[in-house]
Amino acid sequence: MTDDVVVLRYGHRPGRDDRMTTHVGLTARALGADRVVLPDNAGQSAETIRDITDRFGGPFAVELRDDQRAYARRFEGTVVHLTMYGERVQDVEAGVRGDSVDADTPLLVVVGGEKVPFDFYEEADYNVGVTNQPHSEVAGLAVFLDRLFEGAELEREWTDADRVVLPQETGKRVVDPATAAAERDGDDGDAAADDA
Ligand SMILES: C[S@@+](CC[C@H](N)C(=O)[O-])C[C@H]1O[C@@H](n2cnc3c(N)ncnc32)[C@H](O)[C@@H]1O
Repeated sequence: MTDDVVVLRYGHRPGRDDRMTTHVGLTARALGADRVVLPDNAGQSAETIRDITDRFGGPFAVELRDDQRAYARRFEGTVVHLTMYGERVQDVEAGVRGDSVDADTPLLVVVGGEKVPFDFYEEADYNVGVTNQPHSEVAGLAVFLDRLFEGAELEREWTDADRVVLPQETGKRVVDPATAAAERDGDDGDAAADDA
């Protein structure tokens, strides 16, 4: 996996978009991106995403900027703009992967909130639709990243976490990283014993 997948959130209406903007960042983090760039009026969302990263691990960076259009224009790498009007993700995913992750070239993924100016459509290397139906930036981003990484992001290890969720058939278990590691080693030990 490249260490340079950046998600750019275009537009943010404080109050109305707080939850969506936060979820764009959390989804970017959980599904393999390295950084999210938010509009500079989205400080509340940035704080929440940083707090989750501090507790559940990284690395993941959050940046606030007031120059979204210039940032996309000057980005040195491949630029994907997610839009319901774009080419079908299933038709272009291999091309995007070849031009980014597989080529060690940074990738910028732009998602909108409010109306995205036409510049983004023109300047993107790929305008990509996750279905050509209207839905949400969070859903579009999740499917796109999973297609980009071909599911490899689901196996990611997190560093510097305060807490680790242990998957359960039923119920919730959240432990500190040392306990999680000991349990994993214990499981490996049990598996090795079973194999012997
Ligand atoms: C409320 S939607 C606006 C829908 C907009 N008319 C469009 O261009 O997709 C906000 C954002 O969600 C994302 N989005 C919505 N539907 C999408 C789809 N089918 N494929 C990819 N992205 C989508 C786009 O990034 C869009 O800017």
